[in-house]
Amino acid sequence: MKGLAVDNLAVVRGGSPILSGVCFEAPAGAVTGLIGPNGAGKSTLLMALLGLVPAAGTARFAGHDLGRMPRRERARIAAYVEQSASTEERLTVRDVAALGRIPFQSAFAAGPAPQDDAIVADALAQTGMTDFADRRFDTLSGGEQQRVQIARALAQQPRLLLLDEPSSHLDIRAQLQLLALLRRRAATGATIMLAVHDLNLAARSCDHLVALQGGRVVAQGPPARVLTPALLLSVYGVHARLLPEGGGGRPLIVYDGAAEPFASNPD
Ligand SMILES: Nc1ncnc2c1ncn2[C@@H]1O[C@H](COP(=O)(O)OP(=O)(O)OP(=O)(O)O)[C@@H](O)[C@H]1O
Repeated sequence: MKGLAVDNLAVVRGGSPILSGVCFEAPAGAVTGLIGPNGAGKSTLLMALLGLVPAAGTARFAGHDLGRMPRRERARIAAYVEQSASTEERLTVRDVAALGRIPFQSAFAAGPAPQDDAIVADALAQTGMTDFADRRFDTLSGGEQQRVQIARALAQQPRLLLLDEPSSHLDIRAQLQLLALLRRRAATGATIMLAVHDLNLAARSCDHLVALQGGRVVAQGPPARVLTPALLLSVYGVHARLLPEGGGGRPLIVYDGAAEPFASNPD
């Protein structure tokens, strides 16, 4: 099954090239991890895929050029979880999750369709947020807010789900639960792509990795092929060993240290 196909994507911001010649595929029915050091261009890439920043090149999904689709139409097939989304208004958790149903609601309808309530309830249940449904969103902890934003994206029932470091505020159990949830979504045929810093989490949970460095794709493929000591040194500037303990042919990384002190950034 075809998923997301990105061809020659390029972004310039503030007069500087941020992404150049980015080409990769994220297969349908799989979880693809987007990895790379701070500033490599992961967030910019996820936004560029959806036309949220001006970009050259194409990102094709389900017969559409995503960046050139009307926003509402695109939101019916693709959902995006931002790195740190905040809502200004005093919405409840249920209200925030229900924002995911807006692309499907008619401008002439009096309110949400009956099935929307069930879809939102299911999204909250899947992220373990049912008991928080009536709480105000802005009273939640960082990890709880992150789970609600994931619930909002799930409520869109997207065929393409893009997430920017969705586990950055989650405790280890919630991280593993989230990756298991994403794997279940992928098993239904969805295309999932997430930016992720924890390379062992990526190795364990992703089927496919795309590695960015300085705005360019430097490696892509299964975790065992991408996560090599040579790549970890050249891309991240760290000395590391790969152990077979990850299970199922997936590597487990042991870090031996940074090649340079903080002052020198390898990227
Ligand atoms: N509006 C902008 N103007 C100029 N430079 C920008 C702009 N937005 C982002 N950048 C630069 O683009 C580069 C890529 O940023 P981006 O946020 O995509 O990286 P990232 O890989 O997501 O990083 P991190 O892991 O730290 O979240 C960085 O060097 C950043 O400073």
